Amino acid sequence: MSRGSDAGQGPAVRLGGLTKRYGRNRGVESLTLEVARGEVLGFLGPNGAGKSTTIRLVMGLSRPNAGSVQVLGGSPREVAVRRRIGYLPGELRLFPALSGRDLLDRLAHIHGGVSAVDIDSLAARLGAELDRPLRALSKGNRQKIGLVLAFMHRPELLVLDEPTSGLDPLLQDEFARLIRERVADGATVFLSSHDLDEVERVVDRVAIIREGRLVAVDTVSGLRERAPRVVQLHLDHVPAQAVLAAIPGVRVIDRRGDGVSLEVNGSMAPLLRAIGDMGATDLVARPAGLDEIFRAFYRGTDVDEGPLAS
Ligand SMILES: Nc1ncnc2c1ncn2[C@@H]1O[C@H](COP(=O)(O)OP(=O)(O)OP(=O)(O)O)[C@@H](O)[C@H]1O
Repeated sequence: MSRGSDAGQGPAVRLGGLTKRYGRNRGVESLTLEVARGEVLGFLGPNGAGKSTTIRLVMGLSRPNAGSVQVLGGSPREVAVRRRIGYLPGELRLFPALSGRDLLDRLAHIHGGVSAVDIDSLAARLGAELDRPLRALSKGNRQKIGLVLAFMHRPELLVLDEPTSGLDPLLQDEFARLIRERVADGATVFLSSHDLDEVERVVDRVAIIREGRLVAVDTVSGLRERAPRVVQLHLDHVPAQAVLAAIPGVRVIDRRGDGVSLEVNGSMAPLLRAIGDMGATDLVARPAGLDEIFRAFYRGTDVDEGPLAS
C-alpha cells in the first residue's frame, strides 16, 4: 500500500520531544510518542490538554518550537505524504456555501483516485446529508461530511480530531465498524477524544495528555490491570480520616456514619491488617472502572508507578 521513498517500515507517526508554546501559553511540552503501522491509538485528555495542538503538529499545520514530527516516513508538509493521510479537523470550516456533495466532488477531483461509489457508500453509512449547504448543517451533520472527506481516498493514515463527539450512539457503532474495516486493510489511526467510553472499542492503546504533557501510554487492558481497588467498609469503630489515609496505598474517598469508601493501590495486606482492630462488619472490594482510572489521571494522581509515557 505504501508509495514513494517510504517502504512501509517504521512507525506511522513518530513524535520526538515535541514542544509548542503560544506566547506564554503552554500548548504541548516534550511530547514523545510513536504510533505503529496498523495501530489505533486514542489520544485522550481533558479540555485544553493539548490534543488539537498535537494533531495540528502531526498534520504539519503548525510548526513546533522544538522537536520533530515524522509521518509515514516523511514530513507531513510534503504533498506526497499529505495525500496518504485522511484528516478530520476539530471543526470543518471549508466553503460554507457549498453542499456536502459539491465539496466532496471537488476535493475528490483534486485528490484523484476517489471512487464515487466509495463516497456514496460512506455517506449512506454515516447518514450524511449531501444536498444542503454546509452552513445550514448542524455540527454533528457537518462532522459526518468531514468523516466522508477523511475516509474517501482510503488513506494509509487517519488523523481524526474528536471523530465521535458529535455522533449519536448508532453512528458511533458504524464509525467503530468503519475503523475496524480500514485497519483490517492495513490503515493506521490516530484519534483524539475526551471520553474513553466512546473510543474504547476501537483503540488498541491510549495516550493520556494533561496540561500539555503525556501522563500515560498503555493498552486499555493494561490500564484495567493496574487499576486501584475500590473498597467499601462498615466498621464498629470508624477511625479519624488521617488514620485511614496513613495506611500504605490507601486514599479515602468518602466517610460517613459507620461506612468508609477507600481506593487501594497495590497490596490489600496493610489495609486488611489495619481493619482487624476497627471492628469491621462488612467489606466489598471491586476493581476501579475505566472512568475512575481516567478521573485519577485527569486529577493528577497517578494510578500507580506503572509504565508511564515513553
Ligand atoms: N492558537 C492558539 N493561541 C493561543 N493559545 C492556544 C492556541 N491554540 C491552543 N492554545 C492553548 O493551548 C492549550 C491546548 O489547547 P488545545 O486546543 O490543543 O487543547 P485540547 O486538548 O484540544 O482541548 P479541547 O478538548 O477543549 O478541544 C490550551 O491552553 C489553549 O488555550
